[in-house]
Amino acid sequence: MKTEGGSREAKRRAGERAAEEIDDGDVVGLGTGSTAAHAIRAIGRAVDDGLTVRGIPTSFQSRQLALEVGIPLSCLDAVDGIDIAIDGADQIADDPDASGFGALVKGGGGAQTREKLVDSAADRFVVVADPSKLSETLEQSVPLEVLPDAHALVADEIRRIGGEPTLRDATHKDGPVVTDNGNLLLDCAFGEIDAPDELATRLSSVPGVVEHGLFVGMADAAYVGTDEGVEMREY
Ligand SMILES: O=C(CO)[C@H](O)[C@H](O)COP(=O)(O)O
Repeated sequence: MKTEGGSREAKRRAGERAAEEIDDGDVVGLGTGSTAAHAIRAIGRAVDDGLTVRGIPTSFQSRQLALEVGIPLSCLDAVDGIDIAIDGADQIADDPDASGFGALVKGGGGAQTREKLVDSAADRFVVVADPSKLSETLEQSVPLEVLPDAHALVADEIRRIGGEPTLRDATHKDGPVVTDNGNLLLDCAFGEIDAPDELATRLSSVPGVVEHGLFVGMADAAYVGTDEGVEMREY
């Protein structure tokens, strides 16, 4: 289980500001994590006040929260498209002069496969975060969802390309974390990631990798909550 870092107020500001972008009738991708949860709660309050939306959850967790706050839900194969997705990030590349500006590491909650499906299908993908997520260069471990049978082979391949893989352990059971899709997670440290697009392509080509947590060229904007207000980045 991931513990909540960063300021709760900053996360709340970011989530609530992003939820203001939603228009009546929108199909909305509902991200995973503590910051996206603030957006989901804000959408729930707007639904109570009469907003009509359909939510597409990115995880068991976001589905449960959406049900709790009364957001009508749908699924990817029942909608024509997604108008907007609001999702968190573990790290955001924040150097406007670098080619990877706005690239993300995601998957701290182990939900990157469904997050990538939903976020990439959205006409607009908005990231919500607190300032602790901003970094000139991505250097966070990249989570890989891997088929259980393939975890040792994938780990070997990651070492060959210069990474250090760690099988993510569960906190409340013996053994590894099992994802919503029944797979395992390898957290792979690569040090500073100078070319996230190249690493993303390389990771996608490893047999047994279901999805990795590098989201390159996907985000349209980010709302970064601070203790005073909200900063916006456009990509
Ligand atoms: O990618 C994610 C889950 O897979 C989350 O969006 C990411 O871990 C950020 O979470 P939080 O807002 O709790 O810091």
